[in-house]
Amino acid sequence: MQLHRSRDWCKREETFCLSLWCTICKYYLRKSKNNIQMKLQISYSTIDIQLCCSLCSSSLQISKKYGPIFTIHLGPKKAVVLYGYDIVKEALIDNGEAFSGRGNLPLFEKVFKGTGIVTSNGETWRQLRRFALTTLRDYGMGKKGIEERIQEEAHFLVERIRNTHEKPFNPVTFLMHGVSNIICSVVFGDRFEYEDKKFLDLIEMLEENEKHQNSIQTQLYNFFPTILDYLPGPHIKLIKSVDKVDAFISEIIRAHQESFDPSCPRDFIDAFINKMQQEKGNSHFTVESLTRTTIDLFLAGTGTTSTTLRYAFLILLKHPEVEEKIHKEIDRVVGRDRSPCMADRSQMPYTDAVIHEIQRFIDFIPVNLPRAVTKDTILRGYFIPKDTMVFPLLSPILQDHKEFPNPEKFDPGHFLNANGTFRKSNYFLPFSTGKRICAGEGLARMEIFLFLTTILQNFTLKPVVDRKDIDISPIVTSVSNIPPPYEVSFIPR
Ligand code: HEM
Repeated sequence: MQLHRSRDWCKREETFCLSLWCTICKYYLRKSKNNIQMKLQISYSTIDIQLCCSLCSSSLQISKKYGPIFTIHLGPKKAVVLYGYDIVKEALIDNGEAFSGRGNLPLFEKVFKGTGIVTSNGETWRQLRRFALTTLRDYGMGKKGIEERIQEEAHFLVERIRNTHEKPFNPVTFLMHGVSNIICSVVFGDRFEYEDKKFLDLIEMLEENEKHQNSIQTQLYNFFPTILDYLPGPHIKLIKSVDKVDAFISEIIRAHQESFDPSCPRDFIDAFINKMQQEKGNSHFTVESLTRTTIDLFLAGTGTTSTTLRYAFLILLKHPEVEEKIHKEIDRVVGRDRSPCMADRSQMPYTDAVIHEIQRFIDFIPVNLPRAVTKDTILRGYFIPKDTMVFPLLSPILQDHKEFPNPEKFDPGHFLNANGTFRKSNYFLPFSTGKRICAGEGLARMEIFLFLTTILQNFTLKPVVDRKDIDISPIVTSVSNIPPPYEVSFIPR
């Protein structure tokens, strides 16, 4: 095919725009308090750090000037940004195969090492993703088995919360333990007791990671890895702590190999070992890819869902009227004598709308994970060379003001029809879309619904500060929006 090189993508670019990482901008903005551009002389290139805004809001300005597709520079690399629902759909769905590559940022490469599902490409990614989706389904994801497991874990969590005897606490650890135990059951075959020393160490590492992700050095690592590799700081701690997760998981895999019985696979790891043995010559199924895939599922499956739940409780603290309506719906549909189950969701349009609105409002992964084009591609007449990194932004879709009037406001009405029934929106894309759509979407949605409703069936949330002082605006880390730290008391109902 003749490529339209005349309308070259380079014409729609912002030179050395480093504004991709919202925190950098916010950090300097906080310091400067002015909408100015600051020139930083870093190594070989002069970089404009646009202080006026974060990626998503600066993208709004860039997209007004250049349209929904434009190029930015990440240090020495070029990347294409897709802004808005139509162009993201056109790329990720209509041209799904071409946009199914994963663009690898230096930090990602360091953390995920390219051989699991999240960061691999080509045949390795295809085979590992297909295997993981089928096996996770076989071991319960999307089936009754995992629903019961989540209900059971939610019950353990409720008992643990009850034991706080209404004292306020930061729910971060409790929620991480609960959510992490679900992926542990599926992948390792068992949950951990909340007091288990190894488990506690592991979760502490994940909590630490969240703090390290938030550092300016970690953000800059994606632009200048070779320099930052030599400098101490939180970015090095983050990389080292993932090595510890690696050691923890490698030990579990070794134990599985020793006790492996092909006639009775217990979990995801056993199924993978089975596959390795059946297909000895298949280079995609190795001990290394097993370790990396397990780490991917563990990391991708813990922080994401537990942070969403933590954010949910903060939003409900700010909006007691919403919590009250959920309580009423739980009482009407579920009552107090049994646990909520997935079949209840269709009878609970208000709760369903609140959960959708929470995910829309928090906009957890605003810039999405980077994609890459797997071949020379033309989109809207613009040429994108093979392997170019692409950011199909999620934020402009979740914050689209036509689809969601007043998108900056938390309003469950965004997902409700006038008659109170649930309103479905194609713009609800917190898990992205297309061939690399989140592999854990079904599991995450089940966890969020069951943990949230089970906890609210049993407790009313009580803030420790005046509700008007509760700030629900996010802290922006290198990849995600997280809630500011807070404490809450759970009052038994
Ligand atoms: C609220 C919870 C979650 C959110 C918001 C979320 C969001 C995302 C997003 C935006 C992506 C990038 C998709 C793309 O490249 O277009 C992704 C990828 C991924 N997620 Fe999730 N996720 C969540 C929970 C989970 C869970 C529970 C698991 C584990 C079972 C999981 C496993 C993965 C994996 C393996 C990928 C990589 C997929 C690939 O590259 O093919 N996620 N997720």
